Amino acid sequence: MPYRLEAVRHGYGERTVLEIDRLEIASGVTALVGENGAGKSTLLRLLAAIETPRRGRVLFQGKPLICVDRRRIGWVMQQPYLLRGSALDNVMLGLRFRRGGDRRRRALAALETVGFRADPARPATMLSGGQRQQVALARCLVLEPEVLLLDEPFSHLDAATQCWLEGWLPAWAVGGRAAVFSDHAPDRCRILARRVIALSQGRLVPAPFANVFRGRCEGNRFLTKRLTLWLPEPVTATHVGVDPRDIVLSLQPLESSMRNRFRGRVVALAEAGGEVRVTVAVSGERFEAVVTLASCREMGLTPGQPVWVNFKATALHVYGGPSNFSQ
Ligand SMILES: Nc1ncnc2c1ncn2[C@@H]1O[C@H](COP(=O)(O)OP(=O)(O)OP(=O)(O)O)[C@@H](O)[C@H]1O
Repeated sequence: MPYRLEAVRHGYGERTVLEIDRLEIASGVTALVGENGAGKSTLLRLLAAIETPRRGRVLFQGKPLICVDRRRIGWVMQQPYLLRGSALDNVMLGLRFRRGGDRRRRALAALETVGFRADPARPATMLSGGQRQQVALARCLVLEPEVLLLDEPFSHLDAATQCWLEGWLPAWAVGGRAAVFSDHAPDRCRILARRVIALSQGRLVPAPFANVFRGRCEGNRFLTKRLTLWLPEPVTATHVGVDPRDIVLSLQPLESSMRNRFRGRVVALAEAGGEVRVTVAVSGERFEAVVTLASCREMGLTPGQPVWVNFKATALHVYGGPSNFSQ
């Protein structure tokens, strides 16, 4: 288990921008999603030990992060800072304290690994945003880290390099290595990552990012702007979520005890690994359900088709009770 966060609070000035009671990040690929300002970069900076939380602890393999050799953790910022000199100089820089006379060869190999196609002698100031990210990634990789922390690594890449990174990242994060990346594309996160961590306003929100609704409670009802969802009992919450696998789709209203039933229309279908993710529009909200390929075919689901979304009140996860969280 590379990371464990306990009762972490972090902020800037008077503001608390991150409030995480407990979070474990395993090896493999983990994705961080959330709106602009949700706290993704802040969390990555804490994991990279660039910043120390104001309260709480960040443990790396069971030890306080502060005691860990930072070279074990590779960190690529959203807008990487490169030093003057060439692309190659920047990658070699990380190796300046390493033994062995093959620094140049290793740096060139790292640039090749990340698909850097420009001249390695090109000055860093003349590189595009995507090339700068490639150089920053190569600068990390050359140090052979155990963990890679990537802040929106796809944002400046062209389609071919995005494709390369999508293939490379899960292949790299094996054998106990961990990669954590932030992104604004939930589909890519779900495809690449073993686990998607969703943040909203600095707090963890339901992990099945697909069906997270914001709203308010009235007794055992949760009111979004457009829908009323039934909860098993009265609670206080600012968000609710339902796992796509807890949703049952049907072509007709079901004779069942499931309290949440909505008529909608299929808007998208995406097949992956023998399953189909079905997106259903309901009164201006969207639900995502996962069905087997066989039942998708059996129901003959196609875009535009009317369909019923059904789930139990107990399938709703509630988040965000009363808090002194500062805005
Ligand atoms: N150095 C800083 N000083 C003051 N406030 C900061 C600083 N860094 C981040 N913040 C604030 O902390 C909050 C979380 O910011 P953060 O950059 O972590 O969000 P994010 O989820 O990465 O956003 P984005 O998707 O836009 O990159 C925001 O409200 C931001 O304004």
